[in-house]
Amino acid sequence: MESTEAAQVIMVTLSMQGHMNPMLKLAKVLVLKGVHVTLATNDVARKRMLDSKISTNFTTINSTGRLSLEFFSDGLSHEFDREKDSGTFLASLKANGPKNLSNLITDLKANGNQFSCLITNPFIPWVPGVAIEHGIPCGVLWIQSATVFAIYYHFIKEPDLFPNLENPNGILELPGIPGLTVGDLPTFMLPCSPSHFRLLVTEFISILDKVKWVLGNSVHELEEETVNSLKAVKPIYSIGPLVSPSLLGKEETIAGSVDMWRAADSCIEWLNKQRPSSVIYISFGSIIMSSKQQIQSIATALKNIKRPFLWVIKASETRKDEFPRGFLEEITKDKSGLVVSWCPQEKVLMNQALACFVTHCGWNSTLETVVAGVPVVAYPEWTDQPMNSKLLVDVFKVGVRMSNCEDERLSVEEVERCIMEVIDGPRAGEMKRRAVELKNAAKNALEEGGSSSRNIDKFIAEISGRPSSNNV
Ligand SMILES: O=c1ccn([C@@H]2O[C@H](COP(=O)(O)OP(=O)(O)O[C@H]3O[C@H](CO)[C@@H](O)[C@H](O)[C@H]3O)[C@@H](O)[C@H]2O)c(=O)[nH]1
Repeated sequence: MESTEAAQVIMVTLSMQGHMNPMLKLAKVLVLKGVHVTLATNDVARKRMLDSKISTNFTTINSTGRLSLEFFSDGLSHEFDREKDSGTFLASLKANGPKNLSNLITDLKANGNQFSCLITNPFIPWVPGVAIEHGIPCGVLWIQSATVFAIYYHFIKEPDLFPNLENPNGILELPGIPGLTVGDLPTFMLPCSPSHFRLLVTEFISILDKVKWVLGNSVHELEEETVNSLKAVKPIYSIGPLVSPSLLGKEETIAGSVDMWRAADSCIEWLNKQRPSSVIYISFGSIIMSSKQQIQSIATALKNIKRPFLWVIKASETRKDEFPRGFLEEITKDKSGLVVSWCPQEKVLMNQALACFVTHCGWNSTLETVVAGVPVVAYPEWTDQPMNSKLLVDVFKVGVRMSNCEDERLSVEEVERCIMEVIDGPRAGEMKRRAVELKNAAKNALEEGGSSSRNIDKFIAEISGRPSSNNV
């Protein structure tokens, strides 16, 4: 494709790990195609990245020359727990963010930057207003599945399609998305969800009229029917999967990460000592804190299953007394498993020792496991995770769903049943075969001429004011 030296893009994201990762990955894709990118986020991220003292962190990114990180204040102290009190966080960001982001853009423009596009994270719906104020055309990077986008879109535009959201077994008829029940829906739209999440969805869909491009972190071929059903109303340019080149078997040409926690060095060394396809990997992303009851059931099941495991539990070093008595000492002694607070997940997933991934089905983890070809035990909790779990289990057919009992407890038997079904059950071979098939489809989309690659080229041509073909 032609050089696009002139194109300059500013991207704006929330400081959450699951949001920053796909934004940075898109930034790197654009940079490799000649675009200059500034990635801006609220400034607690800078503090966390500096505290984590990761050698290849954002200071490396800033030294590339064509990609820089910038920060603006959300009006709260660094110590404020934004994950725990998301309502206060989002309200403060909405009150302080527009002015602070606008000032940042003014400063960047004064320093000679001329942005041909602003790409925002969807969960900061006031950002397109700031873009308009500065005369910058706006796009959104939709960081979840196209299916979830379509559900939110119909929910706001055609509420009659959702007659009774109180009944989790209620059947729904949505264009392009067959076989849905209320229980599969993203929790943000359910009556039981805090009102600030519902508001976020409403505001996001209503600002779409101000948005010129919706880029989707998905693969056209994986959600084809849904993406096609949106063409007439709000076309999505599927440009995913936004994962590290190393997960695709390619060289990482732009170093630097936005990791906010330091990954345990021991993981890969330990994995390299395990037999191929033997290790159970368990992680529930950057936000969910497992309960003591869940920790106890998973630990007991792992002990019974007697397979090696790598288990990420956030802040695990402060939660030692929540494990069954003697569990941590035993696994340290016989080296049968590893419990860490954070790991290099993509490197873990591509290690040949992996047998399966017990996941909360965050969209990044979902895409990463698809690209790595690792089958899953899906244990969704909230937001888009129930829908992603349905995609993984019923549509992609690469795993099984793990559910709580009626009293909302996770039983030892359920953990054992699900893990054994994926690694050793009668359908295990078929799931692995499907996983490899999807991995190839995802990789092909990013190859020259593949659907995602063509959509990225079309987007760059459009922001550069050059003629472009139709998107896929
Ligand atoms: O030990 C770990 C655990 C996770 N990760 C990475 O952290 C990211 C986690 O993202 P995701 O799997 O999407 O989970 P969350 O952090 O929970 O993401 C939030 O944001 C996502 C994107 O909107 C949503 O899909 C999720 O439901 C929401 O919880 C992934 O890139 C992982 O590779 C690591 O590097 N090391």
